[in-house]
Amino acid sequence: LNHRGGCPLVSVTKVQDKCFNQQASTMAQSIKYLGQEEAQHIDEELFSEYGFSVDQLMELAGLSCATAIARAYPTSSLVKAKPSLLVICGPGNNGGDGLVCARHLKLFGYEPTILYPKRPNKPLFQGLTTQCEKMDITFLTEIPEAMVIDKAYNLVVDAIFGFSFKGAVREPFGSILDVLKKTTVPIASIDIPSGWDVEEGSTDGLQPDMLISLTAPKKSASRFRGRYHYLGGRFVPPALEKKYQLNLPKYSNTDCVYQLQ
Ligand SMILES: NC(=O)C1=CN([C@@H]2O[C@H](COP(=O)(O)OP(=O)(O)OC[C@H]3O[C@@H](n4cnc5c(N)ncnc54)[C@H](OP(=O)(O)O)[C@@H]3O)[C@@H](O)[C@H]2O)[C@@H](O)CC1
Ligand SMILES: [K+]
Repeated sequence: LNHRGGCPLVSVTKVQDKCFNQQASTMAQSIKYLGQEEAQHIDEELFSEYGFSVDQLMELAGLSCATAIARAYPTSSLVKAKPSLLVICGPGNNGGDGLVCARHLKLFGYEPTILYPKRPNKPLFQGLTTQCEKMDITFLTEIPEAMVIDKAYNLVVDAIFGFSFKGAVREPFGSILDVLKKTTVPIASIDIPSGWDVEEGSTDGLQPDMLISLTAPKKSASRFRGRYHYLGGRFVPPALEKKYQLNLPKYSNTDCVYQLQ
């Protein structure tokens, strides 16, 4: 062992390599997992201090979700004849990310269908809905039965609730989540598996196959047991990253997503 009791002295280069790899893996592990309030503060600061608008960040967030989904589930790997996906959008910004994600997935060659049961009366969401309609994306009026979902779609994109979710799930989302719990088709959750406590997770909730954390993972992400965990939302200014000690991984080249798992 060297004088610090660290790496065994095999050769100088090997030791340096090993020490570097250990450091690199420690750094990769130390990405910060955010609490609910901290995630909300960062969000507010991006708008108030850094001058971003919601639609700007939502576009980047939704694009990164579509990119991550296309990487994990390329159209060539899908089991159904059509590259069909069901995107379920909630009443807040997580739902907005879902609408943007659906539009990009359509451009990437998928056939998304959207369920958007509670639509805010705001120009941003009305615009995103129109954009999807104009791209011939079908909107459902109610959640199909679990068996129908399993038969018709390759994947469900869960854009129901994000980091502002609190308390017991209210309708119509309780019934929607009950149906999703009965499906066997993979679920890709945007930012948080919907219905999970943002920090504590859930023992009897959704068990998504994929999680796309935006900006930085939230504390509940440590309970994620699915196959794919991606980070998206590559828009954090370095000063903000430093202030909150996010310790984000280095995105490669022009990538808008980073595979954490
Ligand atoms: N900076 C970033 O990282 C960026 C983040 N972005 C995205 O924004 C997301 C956060 O968005 P958000 O703040 O609008 O909240 P979100 O989680 O979508 O839900 C709020 C809605 O849910 C509802 N609701 C709550 N609890 C409920 C319950 N128990 N049962 C039923 N309903 C309930 C609540 O209803 P209300 O209480 O108003 O009745 C409200 O309408 C974040 O996760 C990420 O995806 C990007 O777009 C841009 C950059
Ligand atoms: K979600």
